[in-house]
Amino acid sequence: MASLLSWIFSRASATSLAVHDNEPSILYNQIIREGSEHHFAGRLAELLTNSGNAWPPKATHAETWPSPLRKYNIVYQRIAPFLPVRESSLDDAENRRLIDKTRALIRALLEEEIPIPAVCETLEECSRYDNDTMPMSGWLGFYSCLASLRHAYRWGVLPVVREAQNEKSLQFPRELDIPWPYIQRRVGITSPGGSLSSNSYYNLDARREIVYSITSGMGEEHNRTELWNGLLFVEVEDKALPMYRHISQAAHFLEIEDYPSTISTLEIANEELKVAFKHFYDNMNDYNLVPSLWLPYCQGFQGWTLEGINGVSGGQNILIRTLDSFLGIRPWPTEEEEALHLPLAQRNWLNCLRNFDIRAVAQKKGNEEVIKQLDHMVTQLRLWRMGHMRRMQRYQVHRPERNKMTAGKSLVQDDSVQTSDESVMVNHLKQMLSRIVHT
Ligand code: HEM
Repeated sequence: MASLLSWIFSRASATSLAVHDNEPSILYNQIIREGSEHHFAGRLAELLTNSGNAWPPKATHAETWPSPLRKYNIVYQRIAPFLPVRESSLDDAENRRLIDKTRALIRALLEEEIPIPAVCETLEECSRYDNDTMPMSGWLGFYSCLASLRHAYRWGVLPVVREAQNEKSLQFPRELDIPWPYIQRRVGITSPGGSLSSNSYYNLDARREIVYSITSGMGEEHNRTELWNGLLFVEVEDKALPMYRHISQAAHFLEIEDYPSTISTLEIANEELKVAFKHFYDNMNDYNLVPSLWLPYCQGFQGWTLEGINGVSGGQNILIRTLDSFLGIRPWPTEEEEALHLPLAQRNWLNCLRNFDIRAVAQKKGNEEVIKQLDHMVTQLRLWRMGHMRRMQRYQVHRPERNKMTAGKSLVQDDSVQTSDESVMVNHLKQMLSRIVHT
């Protein structure tokens, strides 16, 4: 296994950043066409239609929003250069001044730019069920913009500092509060903060460049690390889509007891999964993601830690949740937990896989070859989790200006507790790994 992992990690390659045009792909059209054939295909097709008619999701930004909403984009682009600093201060009073200054700037720009009555009127109109003033892709981009503004207000300065981490609650400007419930309803999430979807999937334009950057003016290495922090999640979804189609077909074939088709489809899905994982291994490297910069300049901003609510975690990505759901790797998050960060269409897809529980069905039907194919997929997932855990340890650098925090678990600990960021995260990931080892 050690040699397999070292082979995996030695393979660093540059990925071409192609322009992703607006033409739906052949695969997209196939999935939409097949949507009426069975319920698994139906949920997959809905995932795509609710993700900007694409997968990975395709958000569109200011140019597709009604004009009052475009002002939010202007505000973000104006505040972005004020967020990151090269050197963090270790002085709490100095950091408080900095946070308050950024928040005052954001409030002033919002007051200057945002026409509240027009925004309310527009959001009401766009929310009517028969209204197509703003396409779904526009809603996704707007969600990304508002989430970025809310996270910017929440932290005030990057790298994030303990002075902001210590806040337990925070009042947001009304310009940032008013649109939020409209977004929550339209997208189907409940968190007051962002998610992997808003901050990564929906934060790239058609050229796959970051729209709401948090490393403005910091230089090439910071920018590249920020880009890959989102791009890697998106590109593995590019590779995973063919597999989603095949696992949905395999579930259907097993349901109707067509064993030869179940087996051959799972074989293909296993090959496709290899391709997606290889892309992850090839690109999670120190060039794309500089270890000393990831935690201070990318991860911190993704946290939330207000009123006990978690921020963004890699765990909110769809590939791994799809595999956990398809393969019955428990415990699954509660509906309430998952609704915080996962848009409704993503949850519906996962839940239809969970409800079927293919490994339990295969066991009951006793088809050895189906079980073997599914076990092979479990092994691939287990190896990936080990590889990811090993790789991510390089990113757990110590930062004196902040408390220990995993963005996803919002685990901000008291300084008197003698655990490092690293051990907190590694313990958490070991728990995740033990789930899968013991299934
Ligand atoms: C971009 C580079 C990445 C870095 C530096 C990174 C780092 C981390 C860290 C530190 C954690 C633990 C903290 C937490 O839960 O918030 C984590 C969790 C996780 N990450 Fe990543 N990650 C990266 C990319 C990815 C990608 C592309 C995927 C999916 C294909 C992924 C999937 C996960 C999952 C599923 C978890 C939750 C633990 C688990 O289920 O095993 N990560 N990641």
